[in-house]
Amino acid sequence: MTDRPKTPLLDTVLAPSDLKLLSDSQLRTLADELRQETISAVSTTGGHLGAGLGVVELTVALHAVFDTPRDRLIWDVGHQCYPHKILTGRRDRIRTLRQKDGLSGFTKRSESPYDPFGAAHSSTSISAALGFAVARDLGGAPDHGLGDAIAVIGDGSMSAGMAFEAMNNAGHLKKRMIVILNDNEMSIAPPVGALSSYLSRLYAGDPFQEFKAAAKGAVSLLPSPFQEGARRAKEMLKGMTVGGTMFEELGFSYLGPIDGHDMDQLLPVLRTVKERATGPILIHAITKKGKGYAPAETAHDKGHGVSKFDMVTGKQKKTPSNAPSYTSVFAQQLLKHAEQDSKICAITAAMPDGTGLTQFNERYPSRCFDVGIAEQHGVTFSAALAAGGMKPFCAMYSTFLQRGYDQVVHDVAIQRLPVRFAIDRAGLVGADGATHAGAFDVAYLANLPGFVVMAAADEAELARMVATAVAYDDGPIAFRFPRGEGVGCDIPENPEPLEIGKGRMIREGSGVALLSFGTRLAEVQRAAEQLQAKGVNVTIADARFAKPLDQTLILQLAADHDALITIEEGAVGGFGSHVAQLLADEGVFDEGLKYRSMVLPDIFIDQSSPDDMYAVAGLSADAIEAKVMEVLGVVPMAQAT
Ligand SMILES: Cc1ncc(C[n+]2csc(CCOP(=O)(O)OP(=O)(O)O)c2C)c(N)n1
Ligand SMILES: CC(=O)[C@@H](O)[C@H](O)COP(=O)(O)O
Ligand SMILES: [Mg+2]
Repeated sequence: MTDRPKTPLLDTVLAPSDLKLLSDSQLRTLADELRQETISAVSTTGGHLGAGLGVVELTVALHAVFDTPRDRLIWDVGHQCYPHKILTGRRDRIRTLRQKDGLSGFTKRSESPYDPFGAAHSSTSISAALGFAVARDLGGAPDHGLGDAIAVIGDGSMSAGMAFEAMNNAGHLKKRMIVILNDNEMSIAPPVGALSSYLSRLYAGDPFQEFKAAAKGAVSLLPSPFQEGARRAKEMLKGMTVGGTMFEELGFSYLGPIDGHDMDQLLPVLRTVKERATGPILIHAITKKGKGYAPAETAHDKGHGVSKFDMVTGKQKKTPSNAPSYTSVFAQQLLKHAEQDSKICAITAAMPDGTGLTQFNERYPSRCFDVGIAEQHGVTFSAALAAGGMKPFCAMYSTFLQRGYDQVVHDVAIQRLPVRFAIDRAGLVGADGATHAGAFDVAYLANLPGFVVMAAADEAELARMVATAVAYDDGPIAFRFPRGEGVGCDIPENPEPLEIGKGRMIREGSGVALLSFGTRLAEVQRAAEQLQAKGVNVTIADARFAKPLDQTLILQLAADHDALITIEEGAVGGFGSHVAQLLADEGVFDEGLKYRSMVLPDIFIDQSSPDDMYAVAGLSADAIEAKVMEVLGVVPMAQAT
């Protein structure tokens, strides 16, 4: 049990309106306490630590100056919102973060009126703020009030196309709205790209003391070389226009850069903006990810995502494992192939660690591309790499690939280009909850003509699927695998490519055939053992391919059994739907086959452990066993009595 920090001032804050009663110096103290409370809470839950620590002062200042929830405060991604949750009436539940029935790790409309717009995927906040600003000016729903719209967006998230689409529109509409660019020179990994270099140039030198003096009205106290700069900063605060930055070219007033940890700058700047802003304004705040907690500040990822940890040492409590993660199996296999094949290249959209490509980047920097938070661009870029004769492995989380869907259709599938999609975090992911569930990729890929879609049942199968993707050059191919560890099976030294569209039999039984697609296979096998103990001997097959289907295998299973049940870690419209279509087309249903398709239910499942989420989804071994019994017409004991 971690000792809770002493937080006398924070204890008096029940709602952001209480901040209005505090002096500026008390607000500074409050920020210190809020930081300690955030560290303490995350030490017991794990989660996104560094981003929240970097916006503690900003959070206090925004709630102190603006009138939330009437003023709409929109956190981009939402992974930095824990201090905001603590200040907005959720402190009593903050140690339930990211757990079953607990607080979400992101902003969520259903959780609080202080979360006007939910998030978890990046770069949506400026569009949302603009929407609120326009709704306000058009009269909107009565509960929209007449408040301000404020987006807080990180430098990493600012690199995405969506942010620029929104700024382009906002600069044109000229509505009063506030964007705070929280620039900590970090994404999850160090940010890459020209925008990042541009932002750094905006604060080359040491502008902070000039701004600070201007904010305090103490320009004359500065050494003379700095007085001119400070006068400019003062003008900025007064008139809110200076020329020259890209943001101004897009129609925003630009204020900054300011030190985002210095209340003496934050408070006067925000107060001035609140009083005087007319059109769109961007405040450039420089912050430190992980600020105020040494283990986070010094970590390579600045404490972006952590497990539970010891508050004193910062040492994280990781559960030991005997099996490698699917991500590491993918990464190792790809590296091995890349040694032999110089055409192989790898693409990540700001997730080099998460997708396992860090080592690939170290070994083959000229063939590895971190495109920033730019999934759309990443997909089209991969398409052209393929058209140009390379073998691109576009490694993305299932949930983030959603953002590049038109590019998958228009640039990859229609042109039948051999992009290899390595789809990580397939299925339910646990603590990140519904926003990060990899639920839809099978449905949205397998309906595209010419796509090959595979799901690995274990890590050896994943290794074979990487080999298959390397060898396959006839069009787009995707393989999906989940977050977390494999089953601990042996991985062959030289995994053989699979025959396209060929599944495999796992166990021969009779009566009912279970046809699994992906890593539910382990649960299917568990269910089969439970059934065996009850005298029911089912058949199991691993489909491997949702497209092209192994028609021979499926029709044989249908012919040899009274019932066929498909199981997958995806939403309706995926593997099971394709099997149903085949069976219908072949007239198999007319012959009386009992068919069931076990898919994710038609709900968004909130965060919990993956096992628990799959139980909620009705995809556990017990649920599979129950489905078999239902198909066989065996009434469970409890119901029979
Ligand atoms: C569309 C999308 N792609 C990728 C991610 C994964 N992701 C979450 S936070 C993050 C980094 C964001 O960097 P920044 O906006 O600078 O915030 P910071 O963490 O530095 O505070 C990334 C890449 C995401 N949430 N959404
Ligand atoms: C906020 C966000 O989108 C990422 O930080 C995500 O939480 C990472 O997930 P993994 O832990 O599965 O890499
Ligand atoms: Mg950042």
